[in-house]
Amino acid sequence: MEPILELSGLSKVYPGGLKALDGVDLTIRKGEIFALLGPNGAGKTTLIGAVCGLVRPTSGMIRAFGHDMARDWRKARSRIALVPQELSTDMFEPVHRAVSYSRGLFGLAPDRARIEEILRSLSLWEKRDERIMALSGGMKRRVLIAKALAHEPDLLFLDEPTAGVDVELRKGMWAIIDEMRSRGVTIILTTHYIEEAEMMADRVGIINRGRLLMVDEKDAMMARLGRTEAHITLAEARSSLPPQIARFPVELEEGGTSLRYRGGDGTGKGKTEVADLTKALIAAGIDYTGIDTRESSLEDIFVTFLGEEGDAA
Ligand SMILES: Nc1ncnc2c1ncn2[C@@H]1O[C@H](COP(=O)(O)OP(=O)(O)OP(=O)(O)O)[C@@H](O)[C@H]1O
Repeated sequence: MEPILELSGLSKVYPGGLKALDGVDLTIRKGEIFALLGPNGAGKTTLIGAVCGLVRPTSGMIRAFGHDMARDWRKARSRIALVPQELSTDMFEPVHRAVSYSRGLFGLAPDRARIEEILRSLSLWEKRDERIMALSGGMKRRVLIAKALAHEPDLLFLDEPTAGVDVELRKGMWAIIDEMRSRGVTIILTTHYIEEAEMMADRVGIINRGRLLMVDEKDAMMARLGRTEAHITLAEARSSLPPQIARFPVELEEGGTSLRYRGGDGTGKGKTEVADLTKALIAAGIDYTGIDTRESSLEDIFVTFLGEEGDAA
């Protein structure tokens, strides 16, 4: 698929010496939703800032829509939009004026019909004459998206699009992101809510300490790194396990009152093994009173992955 954005060897050292980006290579494909996951201070905002012209890279190259951003910044920048985490200006402006203004900022002719369409799609039409400061937090966030969409971007960055919004609004936001994708907008989002990446993303990148540690299709990542976890409550506490049980990937927990299984590979193999384990428990005369099984989430993968990275450092 056609690349929309290519980063190669992108590095940023802030004055004072902090290396916020360390040789990032990344290619974004047209039409995908790419989720950038990383802990606080990982370099996500710096990466977005570099592409949007807010942060000057120390070294490396950024190509957007085939333009080298260092030389041809304007041509590419007009096709890129950023939805930041918070509104910084416009608080006293009515909604429709702030959104129309954003369009003009990128040199596009006024287009009332397009602005109306954007406001309606974000359920902001009824609020168009209200001052932004009078809106709820969730509505303010929609205004930020409307402002970004007003200049009809092909590449949209969403920096923590649902931070601090309630579950219902978060789902509403996901629907909006999905609708933008169906219009052909390529989306790069950063998020702390891994569930969000799990729900929305086609591909996921994990960044930590300025280094892009892994980039993969979300489904492939889950299949490759996923695990099955089972919690088996034993009828009686035990201090050890017989060999026919210990051969499974299990540990005694909670003072020997429960057994924790961690195994499988994200393809469902673990479930079969848990079934074998329960048979082996019965055969060994070890009674249990409950079993709770779950497939690991992207969050588990993320935490495990960063943990291993921390150990390696
Ligand atoms: N202007 C700056 N000057 C110096 N250091 C900075 C500057 N901006 C960011 N940093 C540092 O660079 C590192 C990466 O920050 P960045 O904001 O890119 O991370 P992030 O992944 O977006 O974090 P968060 O999830 O907390 O927003 C951090 O250690 C941060 O303190």
